Amino acid sequence: MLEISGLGHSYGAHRVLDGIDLKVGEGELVTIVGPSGCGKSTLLRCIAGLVPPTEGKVVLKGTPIDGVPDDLAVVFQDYSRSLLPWLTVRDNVALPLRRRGLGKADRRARAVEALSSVGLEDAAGKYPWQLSGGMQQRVSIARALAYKPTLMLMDEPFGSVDAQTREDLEDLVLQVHRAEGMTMLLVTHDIDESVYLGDRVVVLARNPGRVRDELPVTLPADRDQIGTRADAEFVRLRAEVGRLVRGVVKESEAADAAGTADAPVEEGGAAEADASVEEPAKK
Ligand SMILES: Nc1ncnc2c1ncn2[C@@H]1O[C@H](COP(=O)(O)OP(=O)(O)OP(=O)(O)O)[C@@H](O)[C@H]1O
Repeated sequence: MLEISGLGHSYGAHRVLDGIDLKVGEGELVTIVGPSGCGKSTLLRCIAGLVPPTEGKVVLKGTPIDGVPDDLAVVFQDYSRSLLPWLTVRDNVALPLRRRGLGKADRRARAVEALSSVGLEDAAGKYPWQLSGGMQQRVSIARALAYKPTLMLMDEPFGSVDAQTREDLEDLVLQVHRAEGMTMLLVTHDIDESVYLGDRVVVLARNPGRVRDELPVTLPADRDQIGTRADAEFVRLRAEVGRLVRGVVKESEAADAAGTADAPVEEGGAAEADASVEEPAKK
């Protein structure tokens, strides 16, 4: 479905991504996690055709991406800038459907259906600024759903909402993913979230950004905020992802490098590790 090969990107002389190879299968929900500044958003923008990669290629359903593909929807962190304040919620959701060549009645019907799937059918006639932040992000998700994209990209979609709303939205994404079987790629800086949502977690390293490791998430598809997070497999995975994100070389790698079976070694020193994980939500 999505195949990224040898992808590299530089902003001028600043090398941000290097040699990224990644495949996403039909119906998969893949999460991408990594320290701040490792190039997660840049990678997503390259996939969305918003930023042309300096090297390598992105192929979606057999077609190389060289501009924004028709069949893609993106949910950004900053919902307040992605919804148009002068349009009602329903019209915000319906607007991109013009690209699908649908008539007005069909666009409205699809918008109402998508709003109802995110629990916002009663807000259809309101304006975005009359809704809470969490509700506005639901509208953004509904807009992506209504579009019925081949691939849904999400860039830190819950980075600007409170903790309770974040959990509700995470569950909404899981529910939609299961119900629609939609292929999704979600970028987050949150280690727990990457495991909770993912069928597979891709961990990026930085300077330059590259794939450090990929971990299959062997948790049952049915997840819930309390039970899943207490599951021993969840605890093991979050610790593993946490070690990778913090730049701690896995014991096996450390042993390989040192020729011994010593304790894990930190890459770049503790200062770098701390800075990368403690940094707040972003941008
Ligand atoms: N348009 C741009 N022009 C120049 N440099 C950029 C641009 N966008 C991002 N960068 C730089 O590229 C690097 C990677 O940024 P990016 O936003 O992709 O990382 P990230 O992993 O998403 O970071 P964070 O988690 O903090 O949002 C950073 O050093 C950033 O300053």
